[in-house]
Amino acid sequence: MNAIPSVNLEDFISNNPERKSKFIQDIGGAFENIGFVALSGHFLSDELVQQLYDEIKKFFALPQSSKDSYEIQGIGGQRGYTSFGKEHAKGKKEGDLKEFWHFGQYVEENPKLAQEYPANVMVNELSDFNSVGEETYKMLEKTAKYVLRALALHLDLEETYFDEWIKNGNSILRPIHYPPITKEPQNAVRAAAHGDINLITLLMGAHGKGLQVKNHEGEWIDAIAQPDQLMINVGDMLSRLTNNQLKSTIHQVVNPPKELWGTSRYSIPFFMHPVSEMPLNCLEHCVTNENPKQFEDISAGEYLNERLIELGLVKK
Ligand SMILES: O=C(O)CCC(=O)C(=O)O
Ligand SMILES: [Fe+2]
Repeated sequence: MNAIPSVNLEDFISNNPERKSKFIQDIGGAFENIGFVALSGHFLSDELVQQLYDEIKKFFALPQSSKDSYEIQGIGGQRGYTSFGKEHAKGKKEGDLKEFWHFGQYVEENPKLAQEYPANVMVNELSDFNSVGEETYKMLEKTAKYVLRALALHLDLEETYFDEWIKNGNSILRPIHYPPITKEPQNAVRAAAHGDINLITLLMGAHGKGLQVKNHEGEWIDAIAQPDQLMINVGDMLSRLTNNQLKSTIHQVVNPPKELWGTSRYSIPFFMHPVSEMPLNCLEHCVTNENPKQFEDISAGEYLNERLIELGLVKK
């Protein structure tokens, strides 16, 4: 496969059974194959997207000392600011050429979880940054909930199978800034090849060149979305749960050609996580003679912690 298929979430939400089942078939097929899909008909308005870009550009343009004041020790970069070069892909020593911010869950009606998650960090310099981040988080979470409902049906589960696990889930909205490149990067890229940790990722900002996806032939193909589309991909948690029926595909963000070194890239992934108690044990009907069980039983919380250590964000 050399292109990323497109789907429209309005088909799933429509009360038209043919449109709904075609959506399920298309997204299920894409995720069993290339692991990526470009999705329109989501819940983000153009205005909200523009506001978020304006806010994050202003944030990353603040003096380094202001940004550093939002880098909180001891929480594995799970909220607030993570400085340039800190995160590296699994097995790689060079840090990625990026800095980023994390908005986390806005817990409702669950004091225990509100205690367990680190608090969101509030930016003082920008009056709209915090509220625009929160609104975007909620709209992406809502979009992801419907995508997971479609996948539940594709997997012959109850449509609402994931709902209880993602309510107040440990999801993260990560605006990323890849700054202009000023000198020849020694072996470092904007984002080295990796698979995402979580259930699914919804990515804003894949509209120019940069993001590449590895297909089954081992070739890197460009993943470019239309302005109204989010790029959505399967993460390792969903791949484990489905015994690799749904594919978490390796992807990367390459450095631009030298004439474009002077330009920043901004992208905004939303990593949809369940609550930590969700078991990621392979679903029974995904384990067959042809596809024997490939993964050990583990909970989402334990798995996340293992992976954050590999990324250099959490110390052992
Ligand atoms: O910047 C991008 O387009 C993708 C970033 C990404 O893959 C990630 O942060 O996991
Ligand atoms: Fe990724």
